[in-house]
Amino acid sequence: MSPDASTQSRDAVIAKRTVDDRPTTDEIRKLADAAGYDPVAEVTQIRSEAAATNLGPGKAEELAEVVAETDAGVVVVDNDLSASQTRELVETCPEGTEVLDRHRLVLDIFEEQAGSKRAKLQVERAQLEYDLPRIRERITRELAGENLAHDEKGGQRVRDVEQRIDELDRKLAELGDDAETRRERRREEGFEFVALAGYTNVGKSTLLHRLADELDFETDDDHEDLDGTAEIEDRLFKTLDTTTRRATIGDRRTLVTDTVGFVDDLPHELVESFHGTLSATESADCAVLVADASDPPAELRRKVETSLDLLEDAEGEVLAVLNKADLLDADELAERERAFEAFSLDPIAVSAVEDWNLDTLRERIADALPDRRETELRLPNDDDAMSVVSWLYDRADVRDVTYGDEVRVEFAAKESVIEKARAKAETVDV
Ligand SMILES: Nc1nc2c(ncn2[C@@H]2O[C@H](COP(=O)(O)OP(=O)(O)OP(=O)(O)O)[C@@H](O)[C@H]2O)c(=O)[nH]1
Ligand SMILES: [Mg+2]
Repeated sequence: MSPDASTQSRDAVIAKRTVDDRPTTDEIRKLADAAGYDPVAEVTQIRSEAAATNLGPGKAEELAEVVAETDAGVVVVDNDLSASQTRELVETCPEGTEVLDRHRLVLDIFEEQAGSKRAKLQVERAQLEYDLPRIRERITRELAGENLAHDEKGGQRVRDVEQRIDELDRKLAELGDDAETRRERRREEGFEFVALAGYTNVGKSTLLHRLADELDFETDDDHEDLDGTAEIEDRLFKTLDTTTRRATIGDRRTLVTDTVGFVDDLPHELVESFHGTLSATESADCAVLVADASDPPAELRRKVETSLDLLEDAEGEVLAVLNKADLLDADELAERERAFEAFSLDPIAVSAVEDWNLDTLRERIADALPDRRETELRLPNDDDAMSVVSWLYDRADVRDVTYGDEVRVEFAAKESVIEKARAKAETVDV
């Protein structure tokens, strides 16, 4: 369990094994930091996975020595460890050492950061899914020692965890997917959705502030689903709930959603349980893939690749944005832009902090939004017609209204709004 922010961070030794590339530890260090650990040393290795401890046996011994020398109570391994590998490493290290793999670390960060009831339930579910095979492994091991009394207890523990998972599923189902229902309602009101997606810490929340703050044309009380804040910090996984704000992009009424950042090797069930972010991104009319221009090109490519994999099912157009352009000179920026060629993307360089080139971004988003059509509607001039006109004012760009024997409304709107308006006009006619 990670210490909370009020307690001092605990010293941790980082361990990482890669098969061929030189192991880099920048990201796992940041993840450890976000979980409240202070990386004091690291042990890395290039080799294939060793069955017993994931790291090779010699490396595991070396790790144990470093843990003893640094007196660190925690080992953070940037690989996914099986239950038995975790146990073997715990046994290799000095007594009382806690061993966490990347998966566990991410769960700990999510646990600490989860704010909403839904997020909390989802994190608990993901943790139990993580624990289950580990509990099973322990029981199997105890059974091998023919400790049958333990098996009784162990079996009960597995059943308890399974029951709790079922219970959490029920609770989550009861909560319903509010976000999806709300999105439907907003769509009917003529809003279009823009999702800001991308790797963690690239500046999505900062960008949301920029796009919404300046253009937030009204705040009304019946929009309790629209939130005013999205916290910004130089920390991985700062945002763990989606935040939606109103913005006008061009002359389009849009809702911009800030989402949970992506990270490599995010455990599958975690992605499942955080499907709120993915469903917001998938159903958006335009998904803005934000990248951090200050990342070295290779890292940038890796992060974009991870993000694109997760945006695979996006229904809307995917626009690439290179944020933090203020940190680079022109040559460096051009090099980063070229990194996107492999993905057939043409990124828009911006600086959310310095408000640079955001108008270009708005234009590109407006172009990416689904087409709107200009049309007209004729209605008998009575009170019902007035209600249709006011309905249209809320949902469409009303260009002209002329009143005579009949009311003629010229407007531009999405196809779905036009269809609805026609249906309303027909009931008025009858
Ligand atoms: N120099 C510079 N820094 C930026 C820019 N945009 C964001 N940042 C900084 O980058 C850090 C992360 O910004 P956030 O907006 O919290 O990033 P995020 O993508 O929402 O991060 P998560 O919610 O953790 O996934 C903060 O320290 C920001 O101040 C930019 O255009 N230029
Ligand atoms: Mg954020």
